[in-house]
Amino acid sequence: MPGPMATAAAEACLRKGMDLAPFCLTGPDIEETEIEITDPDTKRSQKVTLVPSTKIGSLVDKLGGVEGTVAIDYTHPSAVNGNGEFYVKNRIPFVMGTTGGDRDLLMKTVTSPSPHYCVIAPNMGKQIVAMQNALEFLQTQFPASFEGYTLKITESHQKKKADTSGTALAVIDSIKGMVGPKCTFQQDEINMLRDDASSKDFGVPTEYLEAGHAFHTYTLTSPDGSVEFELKHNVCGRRVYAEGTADAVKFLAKQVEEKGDGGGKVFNMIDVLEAGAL
Ligand SMILES: NC(=O)C1=CN([C@@H]2O[C@H](COP(=O)(O)OP(=O)(O)OC[C@H]3O[C@@H](n4cnc5c(N)ncnc54)[C@H](OP(=O)(O)O)[C@@H]3O)[C@@H](O)[C@H]2O)C=CC1
Ligand SMILES: O=C(O)C1=N[C@H](C(=O)O)C[C@H](O)C1
Repeated sequence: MPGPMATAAAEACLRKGMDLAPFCLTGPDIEETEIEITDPDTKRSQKVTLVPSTKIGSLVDKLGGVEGTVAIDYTHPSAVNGNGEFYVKNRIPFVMGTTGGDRDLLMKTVTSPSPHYCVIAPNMGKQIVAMQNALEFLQTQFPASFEGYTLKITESHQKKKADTSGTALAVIDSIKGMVGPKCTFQQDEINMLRDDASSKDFGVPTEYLEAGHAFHTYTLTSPDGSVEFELKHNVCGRRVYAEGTADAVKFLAKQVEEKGDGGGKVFNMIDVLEAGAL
């Protein structure tokens, strides 16, 4: 906090009746200060003290233990792996919305030597998660049904975004399964738009150029060019992810409560959707 996504998630938690922990992490260069989070809908508000990420070790003592706490991580790709290790070491269940970092290492951290309670997903928006589930189904049921097709992807985000869209990377994995083993598409072929002029030309409304947007278009074209498929999901603002995040927190807290602190499990948002918790 007070990053835009972390703040939106905190507001959604207040809106859905949860309480915020009195301390949270902030970027390394910020002084320890108190801020107030207010949900614009319910006007429920709570004060939270920001602790710089350089003092992450002090957080558990400040919280007076971590029982009943679920961490929400919307930080920076460079913080993903260190934060993941911190939550595991301190037995804090967490919802990781932050994209980027070393994802294989993150999965190793949360699974070995034993699974840790967490939800990890590059996109928490219910409808996008449902779309991802449908694509998973297609690639499993009809592998290589788009054999020979060429894939093109353009994604546009606010220019402050540090990494390639984590959603696009996840969706590509499913689409590649539909194209089959001959698909040669590489991550560096994603057309990333991170400047206002290009984003505007791509259809992003002016007020969301800096304020936050996520426009994605995936195009599959047949070898002779006679058939074209286009998949598009365009989001303005961050509310859709914040709502899903708060639902994921509730889902995870319930898992911990029902199955006990001694266990652990790594979930994604499709698990949350399938459980009817979104
Ligand atoms: N899963 C999902 O549904 C979604 C995921 N995201 C992802 O969430 C992440 C955050 O998005 P957004 O809020 O837009 O990003 P911003 O970069 O705008 O904000 C990130 C915030 O995290 C702070 N920060 C940086 N490093 C650390 C650290 N080590 N520990 C704690 N806080 C830190 C920053 O502080 P400072 O500015 O001082 O450095 C800033 O306040 C991105 O990876 C984005 O891709 C976004 C939307 C939806
Ligand atoms: O940084 C963002 O804004 C977003 N990040 C996520 C991603 O990288 O996929 C989700 C969405 O695209 C918004």
